[in-house]
Amino acid sequence: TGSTQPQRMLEAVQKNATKGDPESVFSAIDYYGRHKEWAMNVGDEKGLILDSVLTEVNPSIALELGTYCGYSTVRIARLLSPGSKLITVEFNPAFAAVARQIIAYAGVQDKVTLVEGPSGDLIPKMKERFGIKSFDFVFLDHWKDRYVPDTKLLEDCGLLRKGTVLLADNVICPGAPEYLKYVRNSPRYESRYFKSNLEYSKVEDGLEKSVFLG
Ligand SMILES: O=C(CSCCNC(=O)c1cc(-c2ccc(F)cc2)cc(O)c1O)c1ccc(O)c(O)c1
Ligand SMILES: [Mg+2]
Repeated sequence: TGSTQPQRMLEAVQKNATKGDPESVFSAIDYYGRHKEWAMNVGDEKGLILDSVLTEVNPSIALELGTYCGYSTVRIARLLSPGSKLITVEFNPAFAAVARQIIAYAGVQDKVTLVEGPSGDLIPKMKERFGIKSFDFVFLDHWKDRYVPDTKLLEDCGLLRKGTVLLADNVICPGAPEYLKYVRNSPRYESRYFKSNLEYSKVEDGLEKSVFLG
């Protein structure tokens, strides 16, 4: 009955997933996105790449730009070590409202801080608001034309340190050509492309992993 896609997704989670079981929550969303209604979650295929990069980094403090319904928020939070935190930024209040409920249903709310607002305004406030020195890991999955300005903002605000890993979704589809140029041509990043497919689709997409060199 939910009138918006996020609400219908939440219903699918409440109907098909087990409360407190993060894996069942993102699996229910994947089933919905693949068999009911395409949805812009990072998805199961690119999700495995996200899992492996995240496990390798094992961040104490992670940032996600673009929460949407919280699919990748739950995927990331479930892999965080005790005491580690994920801050996720969402511009759209309707998306944020559903994401909060999906994050709580998965039982990962103690690891996650969801902040509503434009990333460009929130990034400069991260240090003072959350007492952050720098991020260990950043997942970019918001407006594709915000990837470059927000990466530059993270640099300028001193929120990246030697070894911080940036992982960007959709660098092929819808595409973030300026971002690829930026991280691949900059001497301050070591970049690598992980070829995959657009969520629930045969169209090529991929993730770009870029290590900040300081
Ligand atoms: O959508 C937004 C911006 S945030 C989501 C960014 N993510 C994407 O746009 C995104 C898009 C695609 C994709 C879409 C169509 C295709 F044909 C192919 C691919 C895939 C992804 O994995 C993505 O992450 C927003 C809408 C309304 C608001 O009112 C607001 O505030 C925000
Ligand atoms: Mg995406």
